[in-house]
Amino acid sequence: MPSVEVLLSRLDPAVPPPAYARPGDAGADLVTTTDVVIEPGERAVVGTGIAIALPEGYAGFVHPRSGLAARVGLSVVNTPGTIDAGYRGEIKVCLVNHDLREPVVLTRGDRIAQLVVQKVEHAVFREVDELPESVRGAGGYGSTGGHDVLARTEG
Ligand SMILES: O=c1ccn([C@H]2C[C@H](O)[C@@H](COP(=O)(O)OP(=O)(O)OP(=O)(O)O)O2)c(=O)[nH]1
Ligand SMILES: [Mg+2]
Repeated sequence: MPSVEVLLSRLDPAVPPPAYARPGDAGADLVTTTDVVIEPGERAVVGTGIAIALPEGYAGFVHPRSGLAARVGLSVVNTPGTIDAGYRGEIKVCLVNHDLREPVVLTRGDRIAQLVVQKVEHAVFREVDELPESVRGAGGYGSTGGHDVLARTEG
């Protein structure tokens, strides 16, 4: 796996730095610094106790953890959250409990999300009178079919 140095400041020294659980993992796990109970359908912004300085040309993306999503309905409201290279504040995570019945109970130190660091580029937007043709054209939102589920659901 290629790597890039990212400067890290631990605002909460008792909290571990982000860590990749397995070699080859794309996301480094982030933890909550606070205990929080998220009721069904509610959201909560939690701190992770860290701030970073990404090199120019990189961004961080805060993704949910699939295990918690599948087991208890925990996700990230603005998934993926975008961490700009120039951001020096604490990385925070806007969590949401998608479960309809049970609260999600989180304890300080729980791994609640994962940070994916990626190269990004700025687009140079050049306005034109007409866009070049393509096979897809303007077709979207189901234009390729494969939505048998619709027939079953909508009858
Ligand atoms: O999940 C997230 C998303 C964002 N941020 C921080 C880092 C990011 O660089 C900054 C701004 O994020 P964004 O651009 O998504 O939010 P905005 O509502 O557009 O705020 P701003 O006006 O500050 O750009 O907030 C987080 O800590 N966690
Ligand atoms: Mg913004």
